[in-house]
Amino acid sequence: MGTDANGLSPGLRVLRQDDWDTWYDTLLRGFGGVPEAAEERELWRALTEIDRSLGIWDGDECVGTAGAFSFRLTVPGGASLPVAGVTMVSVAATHRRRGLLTSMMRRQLDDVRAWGEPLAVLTASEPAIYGRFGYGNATLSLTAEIDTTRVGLSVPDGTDDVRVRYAVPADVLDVCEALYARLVPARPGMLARRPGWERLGVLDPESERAGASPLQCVLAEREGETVGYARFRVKPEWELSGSNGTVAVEDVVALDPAADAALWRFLFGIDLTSKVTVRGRPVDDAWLYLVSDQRRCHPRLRDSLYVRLVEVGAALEARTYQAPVDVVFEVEDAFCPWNAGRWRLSGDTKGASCERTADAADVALTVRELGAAYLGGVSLAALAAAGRVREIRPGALAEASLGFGSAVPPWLPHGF
Ligand SMILES: CC(=O)SCCNC(=O)CCNC(=O)[C@H](O)C(C)(C)COP(=O)(O)OP(=O)(O)OC[C@H]1O[C@@H](n2cnc3c(N)ncnc32)[C@H](O)[C@@H]1OP(=O)(O)O
Repeated sequence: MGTDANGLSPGLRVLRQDDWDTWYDTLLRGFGGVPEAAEERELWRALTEIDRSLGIWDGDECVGTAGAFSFRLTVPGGASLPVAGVTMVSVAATHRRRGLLTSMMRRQLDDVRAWGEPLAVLTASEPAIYGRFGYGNATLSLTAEIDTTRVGLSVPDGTDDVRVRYAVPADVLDVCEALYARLVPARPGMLARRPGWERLGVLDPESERAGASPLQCVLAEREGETVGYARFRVKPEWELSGSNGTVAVEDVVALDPAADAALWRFLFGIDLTSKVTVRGRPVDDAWLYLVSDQRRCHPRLRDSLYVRLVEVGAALEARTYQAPVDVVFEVEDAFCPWNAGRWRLSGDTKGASCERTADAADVALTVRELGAAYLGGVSLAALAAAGRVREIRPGALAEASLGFGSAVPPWLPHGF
């Protein structure tokens, strides 16, 4: 079983409701085959958008899976764009490397285009997979292991006005979700969560705990108003010399610097712990600028959200540019050839137009570099320094690079 002359697999079709269990078992097996708790499985069943999901069938057997959530993504300038959140991709190990993934990507990007969504986005199990389909890594996330016996925090004025109190995570879900929603427009890369998605944050499966406590939650309050929350686990550890526990931070959401500092001060100060671990945080997380010693926080970066411009013109028009840009891009796009060719982008902080042009090109690149630079977190100049973007008109690269930047680094707060 392989693919036809159009690159499509004969067994490829949109999912039907009855397919879900078989399809999902194929997906789980693709990721190692460890079963999920019933509650987790039921949540994913509820979140799956059946008519936007694909399966490949070899006879009765499901051998390929892929989905595309209908998300809204914040882009530079604050607009919220409809995007396809590509997910649940797998091919059975018995059928690997025969073009089945390529076939699903072909069908999916054609569908996303037909749905009128200018971008597809994903997080990759392995970074090497998706560049060939035009996805570029657009955001980085920060991971750190903070030695809280050595690293102190200096907090801003007003921190003492914030009260931190424990709450049961599931009981305060609505309050927390409303706080999260207030942050979404302020940072490129953030996803507006559809109803149901908030439950993922408190699912708390045993498999995620790695010997730590169930999920704990605190609210930050000021004058009776909730201004932030943190979710975390504590892993106690006892050694001959004493306690050496870890606070594993899952989420910190705060509306202002004092609320944020109050939450981090709480997390750094939990008794019987000597380490705070954070993962998937924004690269400009405020605690980085409050700590006495960044080095002992062992910060590390990781690729996070991959962006694919499905419609170059519509995508580039949908964001704004932090400095005036008037540049002709020569775009290469082998997988979605409707994007290939020259596009004139003219824009500034108020808006942009992006149209096909016969004018000479100023900057040449592939759609993958455009995807990487799209949210303002990866500079076109840096990609040019790596030989991945080519300046044709002197000065055009600096102009485009400055315009594409974002004052706030993009961040994807959670996987999907
Ligand atoms: C958004 C998400 O859901 S990410 C999750 C992705 N899924 C997984 O990682 C689960 C485990 N892996 C799998 O299920 C499969 O190996 C997949 C889906 C990654 C690949 O499926 P396949 O059907 O084997 O891919 P396909 O045959 O279409 O390969 C296309 C090309 O990608 C390459 N490729 C495929 N998988 C990988 C990989 N993991 N790393 C590097 N290259 C890869 C192939 O070598 C091939 O290259 P070529 O065109 O130069 O020959």
